[in-house]
Amino acid sequence: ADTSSSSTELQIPRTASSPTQTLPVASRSSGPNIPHVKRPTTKDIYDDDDLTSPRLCRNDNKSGDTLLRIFRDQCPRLIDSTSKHLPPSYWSPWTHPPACAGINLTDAAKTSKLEFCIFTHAHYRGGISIVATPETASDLASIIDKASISGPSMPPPTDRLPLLDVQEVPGKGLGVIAKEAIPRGTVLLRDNARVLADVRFPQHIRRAQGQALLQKASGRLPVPDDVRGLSRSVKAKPGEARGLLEENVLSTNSFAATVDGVAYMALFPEIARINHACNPTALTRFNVKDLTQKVIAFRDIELGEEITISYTDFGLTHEERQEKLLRRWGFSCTCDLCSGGAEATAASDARRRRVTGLRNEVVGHLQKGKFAVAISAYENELLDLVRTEHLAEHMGEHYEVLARLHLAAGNQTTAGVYAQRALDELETFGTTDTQSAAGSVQELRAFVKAFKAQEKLLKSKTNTVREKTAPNSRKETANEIGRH
Ligand SMILES: C[S@@+](CC[C@H](N)C(=O)[O-])C[C@H]1O[C@@H](n2cnc3c(N)ncnc32)[C@H](O)[C@@H]1O
Repeated sequence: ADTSSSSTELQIPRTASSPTQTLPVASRSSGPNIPHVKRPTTKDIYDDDDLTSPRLCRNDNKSGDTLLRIFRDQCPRLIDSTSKHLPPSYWSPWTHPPACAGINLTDAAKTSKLEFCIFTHAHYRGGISIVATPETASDLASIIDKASISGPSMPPPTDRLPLLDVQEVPGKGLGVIAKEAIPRGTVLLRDNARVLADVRFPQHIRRAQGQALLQKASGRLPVPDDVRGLSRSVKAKPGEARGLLEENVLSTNSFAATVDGVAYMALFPEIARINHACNPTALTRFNVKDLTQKVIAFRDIELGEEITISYTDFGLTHEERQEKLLRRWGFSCTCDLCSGGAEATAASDARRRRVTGLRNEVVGHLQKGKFAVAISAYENELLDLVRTEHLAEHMGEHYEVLARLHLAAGNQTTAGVYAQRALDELETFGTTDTQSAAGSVQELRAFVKAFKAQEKLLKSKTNTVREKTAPNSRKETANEIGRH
């Protein structure tokens, strides 16, 4: 620990909670999964300085209010089953009339209709079909409008994978392989959501209706095979329900994505070729501003190595992972970690259990105010285990916690170094929309800026002191030289 004094100037301001409560939980992967719902802030949708952008347009055009209608250019209309006979300009920006299925909801006071419709934008970055309620589709239309104006269009598929090849991988079907050595932090691939389906729709409409909607969703895309081609059965079998193929594709290939607090299953056709590994080489990041997802290498990848991501939460034991992968995605994992033999699996599980124990120990030390002991356990054991077992997508959250701990212990210089490292990681890899410690980039930036300013001040003070003492020392030197 360093010995510089603590000052109130350099506080990381997010401490309604004490450092004990800011210990990180294992990062969640955004692999194919049913999402965890978290309501994002406005910032998740638009930049801070951009709050004038159209959003929260829900229900406005139902009211017939003149004032609200003036804003319709900015606020997309609420489009539902009643809109399909209206002229196409009414559905804009969607390129097809809505196709809907719904149920009546009755409570003591009234009966209302809950509808899910297909909204397709055939020209948006390779095309996108959305299964959503009219209200949430209105928010998505705003995002698409805005991204269409500002964002680049998608490059043709052949240019999208300059670093990667899709090949057969023994025991896993197709997989994605590195065509050259790729350094950590490289964006390997950016893909556009072709289907975005509200996770609530299967519970609220009949299965056959849902399948019909999904079939329409892929059929309306410029290249329906972007979705259908992901099916391992290739064609629907005779007698199979219409849309069963799309339903299967979605359930085994989609990713969790949250937009404006609504959880969706998102299908990215190219990213869907990436297999799972319990010790993966890459991670995914969904961008709520344009509905794209990128894949980032989180360690150096060798030529010929497979690009893998984790479909499960980090930190699970071998048995827990196998059980989850089989139940949720229907396969037994054959990744290197799972096929490394009983001894290697047991050693890995023991390290994972030790991490849970160590976390509790660290919290216990902090509760007793023993910062130095907590920091030592964290730095000397926990960090190594997290790295060895890949228990976090990247180390940003851990460095951030260490910055806070060192700050609380009065080690400002070390806190500054960890804050800078956390910032580097977070800026390279970002955070998932479900991460509890997310949203700290700005806070870290402010802290690092203040820390650097203080370091600079200290340096200039030290230089001034040196300069003041310099003439004497020069004299001494001159005298010394003169004596010889
Ligand atoms: C999202 S797809 C990945 C691409 C797929 N391999 C393909 O050919 O299109 C998920 C499917 O790939 C296979 N898979 C992915 N990771 C695997 C692994 N670690 N072990 C075995 N099979 C795996 C399983 O069949 C799984 O249902």
